[in-house]
Amino acid sequence: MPSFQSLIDSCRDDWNRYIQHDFVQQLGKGTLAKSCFQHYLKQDYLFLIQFSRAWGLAVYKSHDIFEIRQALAGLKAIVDVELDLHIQYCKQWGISIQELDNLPEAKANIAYTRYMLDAGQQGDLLDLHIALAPCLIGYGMLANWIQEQSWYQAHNNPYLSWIEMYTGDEFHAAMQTEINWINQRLANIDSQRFEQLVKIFTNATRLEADFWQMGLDKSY
Ligand SMILES: Cc1ncc(C[n+]2csc(CCO)c2C)c(N)n1
Repeated sequence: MPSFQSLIDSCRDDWNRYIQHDFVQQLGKGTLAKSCFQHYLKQDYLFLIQFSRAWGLAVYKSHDIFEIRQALAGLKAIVDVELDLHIQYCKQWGISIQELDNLPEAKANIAYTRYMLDAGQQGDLLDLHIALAPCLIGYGMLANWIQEQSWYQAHNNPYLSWIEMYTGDEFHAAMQTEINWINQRLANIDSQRFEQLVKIFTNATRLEADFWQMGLDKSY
């Protein structure tokens, strides 16, 4: 029976290129250049705005009131809580709201977010959740991976709070809810459908790796 883990196993190399990206390793070592992290944070503000549209699409793609409530909770979490937290966090890194609201969108950001939205528009709610999964679940996995490494540097690491946000209990509970949701839906599909989902999952994973690279290159 396919599971969320089978999706990862189907694109192991791409998954590792995302989870173990240089950007991630430099975060864990505390050696990442501040300007790269700032570039990443700024683009992530624009990413979160597009991500909230994806939850809006999930509301639209829902079949019943239970699915609508679940998608609406995702949308509200981003719009009412996470965007504000991100703005506060950016402030601590010297980035103002005025700057955030006047940013050009980097190509890697456009590619990833519009791909997610397109996968959801073409497909059904499961396709959309699979396109969002590297984002919703991958960050928790990569933060855990960082903490398991011998080179992990917690002491005096300027990125410690960022890492710990994604290893925290609250985030892991949300991540597990998403894994359970996906596993339930994957239990009822045939191998042809699974292969369609592998394509979406692999593409979204590759686009996540490109997002890290955009941070390292400070590219637009
Ligand atoms: C490029 C990029 N990918 C993934 C995340 C992580 N993330 C974004 S929204 C969300 C769920 C919370 O509603 C999570 C875990 C990010 N910030 N930026």
